[in-house]
Amino acid sequence: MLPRRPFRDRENYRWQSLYFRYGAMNSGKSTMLLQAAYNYRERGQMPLIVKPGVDTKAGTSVGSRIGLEKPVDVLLGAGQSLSAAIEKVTPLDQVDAIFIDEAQFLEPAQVDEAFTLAVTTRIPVLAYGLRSDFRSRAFPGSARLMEPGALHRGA
Ligand SMILES: Nc1ncnc2c1ncn2[C@@H]1O[C@H](COP(=O)(O)OP(=O)(O)O)[C@@H](O)[C@H]1O
Ligand SMILES: Cc1cn([C@H]2C[C@H](O)[C@@H](COP(=O)(O)O)O2)c(=O)[nH]c1=O
Repeated sequence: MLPRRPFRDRENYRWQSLYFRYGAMNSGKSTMLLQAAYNYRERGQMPLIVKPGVDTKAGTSVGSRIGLEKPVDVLLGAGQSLSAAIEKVTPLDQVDAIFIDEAQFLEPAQVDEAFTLAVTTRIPVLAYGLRSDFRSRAFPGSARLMEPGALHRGA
């Protein structure tokens, strides 16, 4: 039995999942993430923006090359638990969606946790990232994101 989420319209969502939007560098992933997070905020909902700390693009912000930039809420460290890192900044039951940029840098275990988090809390987790590196080899996090469980779509 899934834990009940006693706020807003979450009771109407029967399930949620981990979504992976992938695309090449410069294809607009960060822009799309910032647009989608803005749409949540505009409706009075609370999106949370997460980025693996190992990424260097835009420092502690999510940055789009067209100039949009927003500081992340959670900078996820190596080996860190996603839910523990989120709970440090805000209670999970206040969060309406979790956006993860540069998701290729997630560790496979963090991807698994993101999936479990989406299913058990019914908070949608939307991950944006590259599928493979400059040698056409899948990043370990992206490989895990492409395996059954997450729902994926090219950006
Ligand atoms: N909605 C959009 N429509 C058209 N072009 C876009 C859109 N969003 C982003 N772009 C283009 O995508 C490019 C890179 O955006 P960015 O978000 O930094 O990409 P990524 O995160 O995939 O590297 C920019 O050159 C920008 O012009
Ligand atoms: C191809 C490739 C990229 N990276 C790094 C460079 C940037 O910090 C991110 C990609 O950011 P974007 O938002 O998709 O532009 O990934 C890397 O470390 N290794 C690579 O092979």
